[in-house]
Amino acid sequence: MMKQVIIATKNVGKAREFQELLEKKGIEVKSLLDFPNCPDVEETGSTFAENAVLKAEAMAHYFHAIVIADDSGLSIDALDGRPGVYSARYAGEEKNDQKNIAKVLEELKGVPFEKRTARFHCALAVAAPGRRTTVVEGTCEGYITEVPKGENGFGYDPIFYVPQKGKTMAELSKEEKNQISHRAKALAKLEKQWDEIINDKE
Ligand SMILES: O=c1[nH]c(=O)c2ncn([C@@H]3O[C@H](COP(=O)(O)OP(=O)(O)OP(=O)(O)O)[C@@H](O)[C@H]3O)c2[nH]1
Ligand SMILES: [Mg+2]
Repeated sequence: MMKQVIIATKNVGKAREFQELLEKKGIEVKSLLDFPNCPDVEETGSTFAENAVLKAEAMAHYFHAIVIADDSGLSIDALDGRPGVYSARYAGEEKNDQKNIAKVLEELKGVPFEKRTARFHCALAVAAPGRRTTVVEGTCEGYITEVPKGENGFGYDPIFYVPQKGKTMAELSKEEKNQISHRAKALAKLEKQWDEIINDKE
């Protein structure tokens, strides 16, 4: 039987990346998109780690299973770290990627390239009933471009320039993004817990 993991996310882009990252290990990824009736968890924390823990623990309780939650976002230095934990709903509750990008670009108008430094953060929390929750984090450094470029990825990827690749995140193939992304780096830190995570079922 194929090993399975539940990722506590309703974000299609994230769910897809976890699928790509974990299928190499022969693990089947389920996300909350596979469980349309599951409750929504309010992200009331002030850090990525706090929100990841909130989501992971709520869903571990709901499913009685080991669950991984991802809380992530973009921090822009010239905007004092915004959008930060509000990345998904920066331009409003409807979580519209285009509107979020437009808002960021508007706020950065006139800021020269060298001052447009930013980083993606990803906090992953692993929770299960009776288990002490663990958190790992990963980051990816870059610059915010003046215009969107590229069709791949999701969220702010079209305006996030990755200097080491000479391209925006949305111009990278999924394999390239998965080599350098905040999410991939955080996931790599779960390596030691991996056997426990996939074996703790039924
Ligand atoms: O260009 C991007 N490339 C990425 O790799 C990435 N990772 C996160 N983000 C942004 O940060 C929000 C997360 O907020 P978030 O962690 O609360 O997730 P979410 O609300 O979308 O879904 P859920 O997991 O909470 O169900 C997302 O919506 C995106 O705007 C990214 N943008
Ligand atoms: Mg969210």
